[in-house]
Amino acid sequence: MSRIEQKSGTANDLTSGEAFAPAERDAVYRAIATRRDVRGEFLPDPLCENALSRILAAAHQAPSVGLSQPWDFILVRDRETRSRIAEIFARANEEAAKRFPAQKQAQYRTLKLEGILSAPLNICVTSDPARGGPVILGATHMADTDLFSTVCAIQNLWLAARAEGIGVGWVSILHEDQVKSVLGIPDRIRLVGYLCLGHVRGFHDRPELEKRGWRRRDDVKKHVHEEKWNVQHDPDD
Ligand SMILES: Cc1cc2c(cc1C)N(C[C@H](O)[C@H](O)[C@H](O)COP(=O)(O)O)c1[nH]c(=O)[nH]c(=O)c1N2
Repeated sequence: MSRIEQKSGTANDLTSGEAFAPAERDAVYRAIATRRDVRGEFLPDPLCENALSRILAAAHQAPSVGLSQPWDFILVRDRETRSRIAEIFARANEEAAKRFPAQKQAQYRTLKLEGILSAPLNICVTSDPARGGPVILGATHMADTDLFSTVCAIQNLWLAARAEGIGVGWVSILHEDQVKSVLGIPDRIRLVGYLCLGHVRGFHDRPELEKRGWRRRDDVKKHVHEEKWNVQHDPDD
């Protein structure tokens, strides 16, 4: 093989560049459109271990800066451990409520924002900024790229779970240091996502926060701009 071929690969290294067949493409878009953040609809039934393996493999196929694969997935099944995390949530949630103005605060308190104990499985997703070595290709000028990579893994997990009929809820109303202490996570490792997973009674047909009048999903056009930043942001929104 010539030096140029080694660098660029040969045509027969490549898989097809054609679009998916319509039904396959529709399935991808369906997973994206019907994925929901699940909080109150979990069933207690344990997850199928094969499905869980597929979901974790999907997460692990995410893109990562310099192929650093900074993520780790801590499977938290033990009820006692989950109770300790639920207590951390309860304290943080009380603090969170107080940050909103009075009227919004009352509405905030009506929202269910976690399924830590009702879901049979929690997954704590961490990110190691040093995973790719002291200098990481692609991370030299943007410090948070390990976090971005780990979020890509979480999104893969979330979509794969939806395709498996498994709900995922992301809980971020937590003190990172307290969760790390419960799960034995070293200081230098970042907590990116604390996820609740389980089978569900059903998926909401649109974001629950929208259904409950907290906030609306924008039209995509509001977020797409030609050539230059052109954001028309309502200051009250
Ligand atoms: C980084 C991050 C952190 C959180 C969330 C999401 C993300 C991306 N979301 C879920 C969020 O509220 C939800 O995605 C939106 O309301 C949109 O709804 P669907 O995901 O489309 O159902 C979330 N939900 C919740 O009930 N408690 C939480 O602490 C969080 N935290």
